[in-house]
Amino acid sequence: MWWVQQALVWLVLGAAFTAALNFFLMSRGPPLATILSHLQSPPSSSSLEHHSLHQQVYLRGEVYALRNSEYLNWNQKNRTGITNAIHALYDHLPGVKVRHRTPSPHLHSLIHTLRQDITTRGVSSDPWDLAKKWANPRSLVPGSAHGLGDVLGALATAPIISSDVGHGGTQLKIFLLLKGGQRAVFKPIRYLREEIIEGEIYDGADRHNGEVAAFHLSRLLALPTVPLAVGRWVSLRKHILPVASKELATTFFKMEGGEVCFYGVCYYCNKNESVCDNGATLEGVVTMWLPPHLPLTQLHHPWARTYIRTKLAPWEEQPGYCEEVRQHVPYSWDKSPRLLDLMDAAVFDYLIQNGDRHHYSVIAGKLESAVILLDNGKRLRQTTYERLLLLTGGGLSLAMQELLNLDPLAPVLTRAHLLALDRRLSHILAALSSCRERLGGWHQVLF
Ligand SMILES: Nc1ncnc2c1ncn2[C@@H]1O[C@H](COP(=O)(O)OP(=O)(O)OP(=O)(O)O)[C@@H](O)[C@H]1O
Ligand SMILES: [Mn+2]
Repeated sequence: MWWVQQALVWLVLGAAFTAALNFFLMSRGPPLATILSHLQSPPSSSSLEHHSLHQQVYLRGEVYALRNSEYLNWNQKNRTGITNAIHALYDHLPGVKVRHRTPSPHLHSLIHTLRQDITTRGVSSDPWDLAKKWANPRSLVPGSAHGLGDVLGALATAPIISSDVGHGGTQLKIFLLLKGGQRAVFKPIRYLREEIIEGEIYDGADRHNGEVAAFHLSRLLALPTVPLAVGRWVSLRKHILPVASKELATTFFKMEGGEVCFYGVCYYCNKNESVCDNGATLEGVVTMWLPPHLPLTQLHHPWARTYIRTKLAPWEEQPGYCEEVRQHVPYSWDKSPRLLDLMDAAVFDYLIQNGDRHHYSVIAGKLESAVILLDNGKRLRQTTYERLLLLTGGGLSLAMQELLNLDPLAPVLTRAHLLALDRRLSHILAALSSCRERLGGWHQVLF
């Protein structure tokens, strides 16, 4: 079937992306010179002109060819499932960079529309109800989201009625009930914007600003399955503690300097990992909870990493892995969008460098459900590809900056992170370009 064939192509591509994610943090970054000598296509000089911070972000960004050869040394095993795809990507990278040098003439109208949804206020007198009506198993926010400003504004300012420990997941978070009955989750700041976490891709706590950036990126990519997220300062002493459940309240304590701290209840929660305010407020992200008519369930991701350095995942070893996967529901279901949704998610995850999607979330009981992109502190369709093209030539970083400037926590991302988005985009396009060459035309690659 034609769609299966095309979905297959995307799976191969997705495997390459996932593999890339798996690799680049399997070891500490080697010296820049070593990396450059391994790359068939050195990064543009402009991306190396920035100071060392930029270089570090670069090193952790997308240097997966080198990781591939290191992997062979560690494991004495070839990643036969994806090695060719990685090499082909690098062959196509220089051409892609030349082809997509300047931003699209349509970029500004897209930015304008997306910004206007946020800056226009007073559209809805019941923002919670508006957001609830928007949400369905395939989309949480419509492409034209008139009233989004009211919803984000409400998330950022609505009085907190009660607070409780967060359940689910392993990280520190607070459940909030906001005035008007809306549920939300608060994840506090854990790192400064510039801070770089050493180690594996899944090391370190979630980054609150990542959740804000992921929400805006999802709108830019027209992948509207990221829950609404907005930056917010809260007063632990005035707004969280007085309305806290007993379980949460017992994890609060005061420092000698007067700062209020808490450590919550979760797998990684303990007093040594406390978060403290600055004496008055604490920065964080408020993420809107999905409405009750969209209960989530988690599925194992067929292209998950192994999390064991010396153990290869099946997609790394078997070139025919995707054929195997699509024998099974939900990947086999005729006209199921799930494979394509996973491809879109792979592009999204590669852009935000989330290498930790070992499971993915969907709406329970809905085979047609989109992949709900939760937990973003760390597809491909013709339409997604076109959207990527619209964001080339520096357009992605520009658009993200324009949108993130509207958040209370602006600047949400550093310049280095913004530039990294542009670089990763060209790598995605190079991977697509190599698929087109291998398969003999775009009609074999895009769905
Ligand atoms: N906005 C949301 N709406 C509904 N359910 C949610 C939402 N955010 C999270 N959840 C549920 O809570 C679970 C944990 O959330 P999340 O993944 O953000 O936590 P985490 O502690 O960062 O997890 P991890 O340990 O994987 O990093 C999710 O798997 C999902 O079931
Ligand atoms: Mn997480």
